[in-house]
Order: sequence, then structure tokens, then C-alpha cells
Amino acid sequence: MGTSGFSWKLEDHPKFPKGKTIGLVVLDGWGEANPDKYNCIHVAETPTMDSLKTGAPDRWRLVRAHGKAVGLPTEDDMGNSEVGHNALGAGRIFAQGAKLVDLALASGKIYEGEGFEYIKECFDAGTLHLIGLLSDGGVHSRLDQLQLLLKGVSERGAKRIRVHVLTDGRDVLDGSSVGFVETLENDLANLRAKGVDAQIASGGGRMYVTMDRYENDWGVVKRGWDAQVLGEAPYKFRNAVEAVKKLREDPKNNDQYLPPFVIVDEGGKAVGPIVDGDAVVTFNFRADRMVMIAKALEYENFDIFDRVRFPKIRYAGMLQYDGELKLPSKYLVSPPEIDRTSGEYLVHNGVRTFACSETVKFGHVTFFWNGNRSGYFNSSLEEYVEIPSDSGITFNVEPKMKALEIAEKARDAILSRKFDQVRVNLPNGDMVGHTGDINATVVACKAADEAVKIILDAIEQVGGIYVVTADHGNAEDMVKRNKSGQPLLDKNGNIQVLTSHTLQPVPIAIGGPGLAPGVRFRKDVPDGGLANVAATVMNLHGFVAPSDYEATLIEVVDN
Ligand SMILES: O=C(O)[C@H](O)COP(=O)(O)O
Ligand SMILES: [Mn+2]
Ligand SMILES: [Mn+2]
Repeated sequence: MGTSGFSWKLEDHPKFPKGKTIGLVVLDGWGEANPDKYNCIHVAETPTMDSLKTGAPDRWRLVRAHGKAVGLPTEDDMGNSEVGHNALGAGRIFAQGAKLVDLALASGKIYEGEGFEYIKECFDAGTLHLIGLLSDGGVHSRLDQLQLLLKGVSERGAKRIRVHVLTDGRDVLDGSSVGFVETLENDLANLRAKGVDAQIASGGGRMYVTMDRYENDWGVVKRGWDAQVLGEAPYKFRNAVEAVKKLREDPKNNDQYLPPFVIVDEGGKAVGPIVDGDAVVTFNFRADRMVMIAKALEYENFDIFDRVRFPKIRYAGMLQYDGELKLPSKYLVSPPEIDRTSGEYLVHNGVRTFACSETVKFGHVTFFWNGNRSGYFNSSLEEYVEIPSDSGITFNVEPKMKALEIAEKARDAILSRKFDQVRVNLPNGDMVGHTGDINATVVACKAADEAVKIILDAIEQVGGIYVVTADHGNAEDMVKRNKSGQPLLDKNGNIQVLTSHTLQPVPIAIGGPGLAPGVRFRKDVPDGGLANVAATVMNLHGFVAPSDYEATLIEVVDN
């Protein structure tokens, strides 16, 4: 805000009392869709979530979780965890990375900032390496942005370009990597025709190479380092289209988990290791899965794995990925300035907060929730607990994940009465939904529902209030559909499994013995979205939300 009259003090709410314990549950990837056999939430036994929906119609509603409601460029953009948790925690809608990069590319401002000036120094004598997710999913990166960047840098003096691709299959259909690599190869061929030495240098599947998050498995980042920086990988190919096609022939491989490969010349030498004097840009805009590679590329003192070589490079992120760590220090586009989040306000107003998830979603209820900041606002009022996730497996193998453990931690935190807000993320619907395994996703949804029950029971015991919602859809629709909603088949007559998120709205339910009988959802916020949840939660803690927050979803009527 920056105005001299600014204060963290929140006004007391005239109608909502203070001192109620609030259990705040985010079901990751839990949207609302028509019931059918590809709606795993519908197929699964979910008595707790069902009872919230049918038990109290005034206390259950849907909220928007995709597109402009969460700061994404268009209504065709599905929701995701970063933008969803940002909106839930910040209470306002910020133009998100995808949109900011679009604007910076369209205006040319991306080439005028400090970040571009910094990497440009290497264009004469060195190579420019671009590392990132190759897809049009719009969650972590977008192909069209990469294409514009390639054009822009080559027009501004980059003479030698190497692209290190990470195949997707998670935010887009599995198998689509081949088409994306073909498109990129075509663009690079056009650049070569104009005299730019441009090639794909390495690749691998995003879940196996480079894009780990929250330090779940550094081996993933190391595999990327070996291929991208050292030019070493178990598979060597002369071109990337052949690499992806060939590696996909093994039924164990899919786009998400493609093993690392490097492109070699006729002498078998890697065409694009990263060496002294080169520039590197990680072109993903989303933070969580770039923080680890950014550390490896930027930190002089780094001992998590043996980098073998630490080349003297100029490195910039598409965005700055961690505002607290200032990582990376150089970036092409300024990230959204998500300030004055509800977590920060509540802590300033004495609200004691507990947050918990397992590793793969831990940063969602902490880092994303707090506007992409790691760490506590006030460690004497907050406690964040991370339950280690299984690593090295795909979550269809263990679809219950750590839901029970998360719920038990939340239960204990609630019953301890040491906290005013107990916030969790239950990852199952999302993480298992991304595997495309429909049966496992049904098991996952049941496990998440059971976890909700444990938390609601604890809230019941302490006379508290619950808020159960989700960050975006995923498990409620596991099939790609045509415009009229019919499942699409592939050339073998099998359904096209949807591993990605969806455009669906998500539920929000409130209740518990601490909620006064007259509290209900307002009828005059029909387009409410995730950003309306923060003001709602502030009210339930007994405060009026700041005036620039999106409207509260609740009201009190006299019975
Ligand atoms: O990073 C991922 O796992 C997916 O691209 C998006 O999933 P999330 O937004 O739920 O984390
Ligand atoms: Mn999510
Ligand atoms: Mn997801």
C-alpha cells in the first residue's frame, strides 16, 4: 500500500466473534462436474464431502478457480495450484506470471530490463541456453512465449542458441510432446536459415528431469544438470523428434517420465553443454518447480549434489521465483507483487496459525499461500509442518498418499487448542489425477474424503468452524472431451485420458458448531472465486477484511 496511514490492524467484525478454531482444508484438484464414470470424485465413496453438499444448502457453493478469476490471461486457462493458492491466501486477484510474460513480450519490455541486459553480454562470445517445459499447458510455461523469446533474442544478437526441453504430458495430453518438439524443431530450422546456430541440446520428462519441487528428490534436478550442463545422459540421439519418439516406444515411458537424453553431433559429442561464458534462461514462469534448478545454477556454494563443473554463466529466470530468497537474482520479467496476504494480516492480529501438507504440496499451503514467500511471518505465532512424501514413485502406486498423516497432524493441532487457524492441503485428487490412472484416482478421492472427516470431527470437538474448499479441478474429469462433452477416443478407440487440471469450479463449504446459525453464503456474489475466500476466513476469525480484498462470501441473517 505504501500510504502513511497503512496499518496491519484489522477492524473487529461487528457480527463474527473471535476465538473460534478454524479448520481450513484445501482439497487439491477437486472440482465440481457432472456425474459420470470419468468423474472420480463422483465414483468414489465420499460421504463427508457429499454431506457438506447436501446437508446445508446455504453453506455450500461453487467458486471460480480458473481463468481471469485467478489472474490468468484467458477464460480458457485452467486453474493451477500456484494461482489458486495465491488467490486463496492473498484475497485479491493479481495478474499472474503467464499474463505478465505475455505483456512483457508484447510490449518488448522484456528486452529492456536489467535481466536481459545481463544475459545479453554473453551473446557475442557465448551460447544462450533456454531451459524449460515445452508445452502449451500454460501452467508453468507456454510454447508461444518460447517462440516469441527465440525470435526476440535472435533479433537482438543471440548467435548460438541451445534449447533444453522438458516434455510435459501432465498439463497437456500424454504423447503431445512429439508435436511440440516438431514445432520447436521447425522454428529452430527457420532460425538456422537466417544464420543463427540454434538447436535442441537435451531433453527429458518433467517429472524425472529437472522439475522437482520442495526438495522432494534432488536426483531429478541432478539428472537435468548432467544432461543440460555436463552434456551427459544415458541416451544420445542426433535429433530430438527421434529421441522423443524412440524413448516413448518403451511402454514404461511417457511424456512426464521420459529419461534424460542429449543431442549429439556426427562425432557423438553433445551439441550443447553449458560452459563458461554462456547465458542461461529458465523460461518457466511458475516458481515451485524452478526453485531447485535455480539454486543449482546460481549458488556458488552448493553441495546437495556434485555438480562436477560449475560454469561461470550469466543466469536469469523468466521470473524471480522466490521473493524471500531473491532467487534468481536476475530475471526477465518482474513477478506479481503479492503483498499483504491474509496470512500476514492474521499473524499481525494475533491469529496463531498451523499449516501442514506433505512435501509435494507443502509449499502450496505456505509459500504460495503467502504470496510466493518462504518462511514464517512470525515464528512464535506460526507452525508449518511438512510430512515427507514418498519419492521415486508415481502416486497411483500409493494413492492414499499421506492424507491420513496430514489429517492426524491437523487433528492434533486443533485439539491442542494452540492454534486459531489450522490449514492443510490434501494432495490426493490432484497428484493421483495427474497420473491418469482412473481407478487409483477413485481410491485417492476416498482417502481425501476420509481425511476431511477426521479434521471435521476435531473441529466438532473444540466447537470450531470448518472451511473446506479446493484450488482447481482435476479428479472430477479424467477424460478429454469434445465441445459437446463427449469423451474423445484415440485412433485405437481408447479414451484420451486427461491428466491435467480442468476449467471446472470448485466447492466451498462452511460449518461446524462454532458457526452461528444465521451465517450463510451471500446470494449477491454469484461470480465469487478463490480470491473471495480470504475475506471470508478473516470474518470467521472475527475481523473485517481490508477494503481492497475481494468481497466476503458470507453474511449473517437473523433467524
Ligand atoms: O506442477 C504440477 O504438478 C502440475 O503442472 C500442476 O499441478 P499443481 O498446479 O496442482 O501443482
Ligand atoms: Mn493444485
Ligand atoms: Mn496439479
